[in-house]
Amino acid sequence: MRVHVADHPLIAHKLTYLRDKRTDSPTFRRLAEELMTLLAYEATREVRVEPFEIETPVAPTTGIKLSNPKPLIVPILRAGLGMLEGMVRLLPSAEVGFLGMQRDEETLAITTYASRLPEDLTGRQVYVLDPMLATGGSMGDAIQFLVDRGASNITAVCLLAAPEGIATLQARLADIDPPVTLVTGSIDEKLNEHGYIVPGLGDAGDRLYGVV
Ligand SMILES: O=P(O)(O)OC[C@H]1O[C@H](OP(=O)(O)OP(=O)(O)O)[C@H](O)[C@@H]1O
Ligand SMILES: O=c1cc[nH]c(=O)[nH]1
Ligand SMILES: [Mg+2]
Repeated sequence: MRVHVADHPLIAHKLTYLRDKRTDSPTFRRLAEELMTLLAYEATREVRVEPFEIETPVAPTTGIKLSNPKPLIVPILRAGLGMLEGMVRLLPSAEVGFLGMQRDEETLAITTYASRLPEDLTGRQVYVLDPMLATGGSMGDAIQFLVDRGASNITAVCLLAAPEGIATLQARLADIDPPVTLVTGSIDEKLNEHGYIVPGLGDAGDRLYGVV
């Protein structure tokens, strides 16, 4: 797995406000979207394109356009939904599929409770969105799900990652070729005894959508 930390001052600035416990839900949602748009710039560096002939008012020239099939964006519900608009803004022609996953607060085991994805993802370029990579269980299961359906080029995007989760994913996804790319806004210090990222930002789903 290839790991890119998008260390840009604007990203660090917005992450600081996102982490702040005084930030309310509407502001948190706006910041998550804006951060995704900034991370998307890095995450789409290898988006598939092909040559495209056009004529400017002055001369013919060869540009590029996104190749077909268009990329698939997969937010992991709930919290990944908070990043979707920020990604779609940069890739408006992409398709969107959904994976619903929930982590047991006690055991940290992952349950997949919903999926709405094309049956056949052979050769598809896929972007998986989840703001938090903690133990890596949710992202690892999501990526395995996509690989099992044939996806061959996967980029995972998160806002914050824990070193423990990155190490777990590195080991679990070592055989995937081409390697999965992980783009993150930050690698934080550690996980605490409850599986929360430190310093982190708390429960991303709850801060976006409320406690359920
Ligand atoms: O790396 P992991 O240890 O798997 O933890 C990260 C997952 O935990 C949170 O989801 P949660 O289960 O709280 O669901 P939610 O998004 O609906 O709140 C978060 O949004 C990630 O999906
Ligand atoms: O810190 C964490 C870890 C998992 N899920 C979250 O929302 N936050
Ligand atoms: Mg949650």
